[in-house]
Amino acid sequence: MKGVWTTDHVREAENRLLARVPDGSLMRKAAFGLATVALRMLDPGVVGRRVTLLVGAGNNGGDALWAGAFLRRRGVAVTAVLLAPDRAHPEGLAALRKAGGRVTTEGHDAVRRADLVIDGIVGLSARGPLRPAAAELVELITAPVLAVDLPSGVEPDTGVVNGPAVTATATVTFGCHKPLHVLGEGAKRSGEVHLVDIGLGPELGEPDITVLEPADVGRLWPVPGPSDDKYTQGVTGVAAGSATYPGAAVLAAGAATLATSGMVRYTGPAADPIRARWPEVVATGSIGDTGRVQAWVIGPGMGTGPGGRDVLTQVLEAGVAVCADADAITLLANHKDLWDLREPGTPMVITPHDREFARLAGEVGDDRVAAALRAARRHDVVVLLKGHSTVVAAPDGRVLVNPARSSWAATAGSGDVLSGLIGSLLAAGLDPWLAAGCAAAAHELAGELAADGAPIPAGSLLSEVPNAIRVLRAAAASVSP
Ligand SMILES: NC(=O)C1=CN([C@@H]2O[C@H](COP(=O)(O)OP(=O)(O)OC[C@H]3O[C@@H](n4cnc5c(N)ncnc54)[C@H](OP(=O)(O)O)[C@@H]3O)[C@@H](O)[C@H]2O)[C@@H](O)CC1
Ligand SMILES: [K+]
Repeated sequence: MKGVWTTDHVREAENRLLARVPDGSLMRKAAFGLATVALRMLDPGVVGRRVTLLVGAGNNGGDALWAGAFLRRRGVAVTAVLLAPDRAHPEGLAALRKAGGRVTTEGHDAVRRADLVIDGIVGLSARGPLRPAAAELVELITAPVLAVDLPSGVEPDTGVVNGPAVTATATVTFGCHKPLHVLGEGAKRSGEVHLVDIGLGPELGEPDITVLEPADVGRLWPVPGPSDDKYTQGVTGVAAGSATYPGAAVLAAGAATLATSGMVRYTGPAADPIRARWPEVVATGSIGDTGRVQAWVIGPGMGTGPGGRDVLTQVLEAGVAVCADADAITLLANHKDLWDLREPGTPMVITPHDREFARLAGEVGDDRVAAALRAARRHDVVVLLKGHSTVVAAPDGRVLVNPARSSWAATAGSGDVLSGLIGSLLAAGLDPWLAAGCAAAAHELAGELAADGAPIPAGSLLSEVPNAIRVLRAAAASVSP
């Protein structure tokens, strides 16, 4: 698992570390790591290549200046463009000058002619988008960009971009990952993120955000053992679909069928198409006839009328784990009394997109992590907030982010597949926060595998679920044979 820490916590940890290490040593360590990645990006042949440093008013610029000094010693032609000449980091500036670097306040030519631009405009103290002078220079960049700690102009704790900002080819960050590296636009703008160890580890407490690695998901994914049968992996119930939207039920039930070797039961008006596509699903017309299940998936294509409300009532009263999606979320938003039907402590995951979230817990806003946590605490449920980066928040404060590598999964019916995956992991007994996180990871990977460079329907994503699980399990096997 990869940890991510907010800027407040990074700063606290840095202050503790700074108190017991020699002055300037952290910055030099950081800058050396930065220079190492820059050299790799310049390869082959670094002597005489042109690196332009964009240097802001603080320590982020200091990192860039020190890295420039290291690069200069390797024969790189380094020019520092000072955006705040009176406040440029004095020791870094002296080191660069001593190593023979050029320093200027007029950066247009240096930016245009660069083989690599290092963005040291602003780091952890960043607030808001790039200011005009920096934005004008960044507009001119055609070379690859290496960002120091973060691409300037991106909000460090939310990944939001509200104006001009750097788009990096790669980012070198120090001590730990920060929220923007895994969230939304920030994750896209960071490029490949390299982590440089500056000794911060022992000072960092519990991470604010967790990112599951493929190997974690593969290790957690339930597979049958020698003593398992169709019941021991859990029975998933699917209450979904309608005469208008039978496909949603077929997709959700299909996902539950493919995700684990547990049994799947279905109730609702789409029994015929489900039987035709998934003969292994036991399909019945009503909840009362369904038999015992360990977890319900409810909502996809179900409708928000009285019929849907009745089914949701019965599901919530059943006292088992629930994954509520789509119309079930709208019903919960429209009929607050439904929440009271839940037995306290029963695992529950809700999977809203932004509009569904707004009905339930107000506008999402810029801080998606804070929004998901707010809803999780308010309703005592695990909230999986859909988006380019999926955020999963638990009422106890745990937050997990699944940073998307692509957008292939953004297609009609894709959410139905996700809810089926979550339901089957809940039925298998996984912690609901992990169930949602593992499902999000497998879902995204299945989309990527299915797309292979071209748009896909949700049915193709669904067909790749077994391959995605294989890839994830192989990742787990490769780290712990
Ligand atoms: N601490 C450590 O141990 C280590 C720290 N390290 C490094 O330090 C970095 C943090 O440095 P930092 O705190 O000095 O501030 P930094 O991010 O450079 O900002 C400077 C000033 O910029 C301004 N500004 C704000 N927003 C802006 C915008 N949108 N566009 C333009 N300017 C903007 C604002 O000043 P203002 O102009 O508002 O007065 C702000 O005060 C961290 O990211 C890492 O790289 C590493 O060396 C490892 C060891
Ligand atoms: K930066």
